[in-house]
Amino acid sequence: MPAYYPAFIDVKNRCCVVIGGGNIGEEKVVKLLDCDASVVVISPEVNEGVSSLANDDRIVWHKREYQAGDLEDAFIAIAATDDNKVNRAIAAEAKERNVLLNVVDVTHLCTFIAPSVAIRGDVTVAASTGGASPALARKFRELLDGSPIESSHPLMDYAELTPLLADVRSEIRSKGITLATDHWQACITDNLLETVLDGRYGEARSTLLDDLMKGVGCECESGVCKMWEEKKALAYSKAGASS
Ligand SMILES: C[C@@]1(CC(=O)O)c2cc3[nH]c(cc4nc(cc5[nH]c(cc(n2)[C@H]1CCC(=O)O)[C@@](C)(CC(=O)O)[C@@H]5CCC(=O)O)C(CC(=O)O)=C4CCC(=O)O)c(CCC(=O)O)c3CC(=O)O
Ligand SMILES: NC(=O)C1=CN([C@@H]2O[C@H](COP(=O)(O)OP(=O)(O)OC[C@H]3O[C@@H](n4cnc5c(N)ncnc54)[C@H](O)[C@@H]3O)[C@@H](O)[C@H]2O)C=CC1
Repeated sequence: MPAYYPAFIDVKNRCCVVIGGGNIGEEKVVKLLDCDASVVVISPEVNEGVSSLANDDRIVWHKREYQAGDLEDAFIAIAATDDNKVNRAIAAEAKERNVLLNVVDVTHLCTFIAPSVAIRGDVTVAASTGGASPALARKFRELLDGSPIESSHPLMDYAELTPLLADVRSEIRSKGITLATDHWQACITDNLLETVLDGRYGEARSTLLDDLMKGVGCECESGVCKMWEEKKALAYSKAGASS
């Protein structure tokens, strides 16, 4: 199994070619459109969803079979046909042209694989088992996001802190202040989250700024955060007491 390199790809306005326009092809097309990709579908037949996206000019549909050369302008490509011979030909062209390719459910032909994804606001949590168990990748999503048999995990609530943290980060940066990286971690607390979830944004903002400013002009050595070290020592002593 390859050691897959995890990455997020910016597909905005880039040509993404999807070969095969059945239900699985449609799922891939919709996810690409959600990321503002410029999508081309090549498929002799398509399902209703793909057909209506083509009618609305949201995608370009070439109503024919794949042919060599179709990946010429592709930034990335996804093969979702039901024909293995075609998938292999697409993989050969992708290799030749250095185009990143996902062949749905055919791991050895993929140069990138699809993770299972939980999204809340600006936070995306992507889970992959590297192909070992796609069912487990889905389990991670359902444990985070919820499903008919799983309630959603409170970890995803932390995503609600993004607007506040982005806002305060830009203020701190505009003042030319640099904080020890661990100091940020010491300041992103359950209490801060509760305040935000409670709708008290202003209070959360001033608490966060106050806490962050404790990391400026403090007596910590460069790159070290005393607040973090204290919290770490407390966590270790609690763990020690309970074992
Ligand atoms: C390598 C990879 C390549 C790729 O397709 O990108 C791949 C390969 C294969 N999948 C197979 C089967 C299943 N795939 C799923 C589900 C998902 N599969 C996805 C990704 C991936 N699947 C990539 C690796 C992901 C990773 O592990 O990191 C997800 C995460 C994302 C997505 O597809 O968008 C999506 C869940 C999305 C969600 O719900 O959140 C389920 C479960 C279900 O549908 O409930 C089953 C049945 C149970 C099982 O087998 O686990 C088979 C056997 C096919 C056969 O038997 O013929 C192969 C081929 C093989 O193993 O040889
Ligand atoms: N349907 C499902 O739940 C799942 C399907 N898969 C796999 O994903 C693939 C696609 O699945 P579906 O969308 O359900 O299949 P589908 O049969 O509905 O769609 C396949 C599409 O490929 C097109 N196609 C066939 N030959 C082609 C060629 N030479 N060039 C271009 N397009 C061509 C067909 O016209 C059709 O639109 C299959 O290999 C399937 O095994 C994987 C996971 C789940």
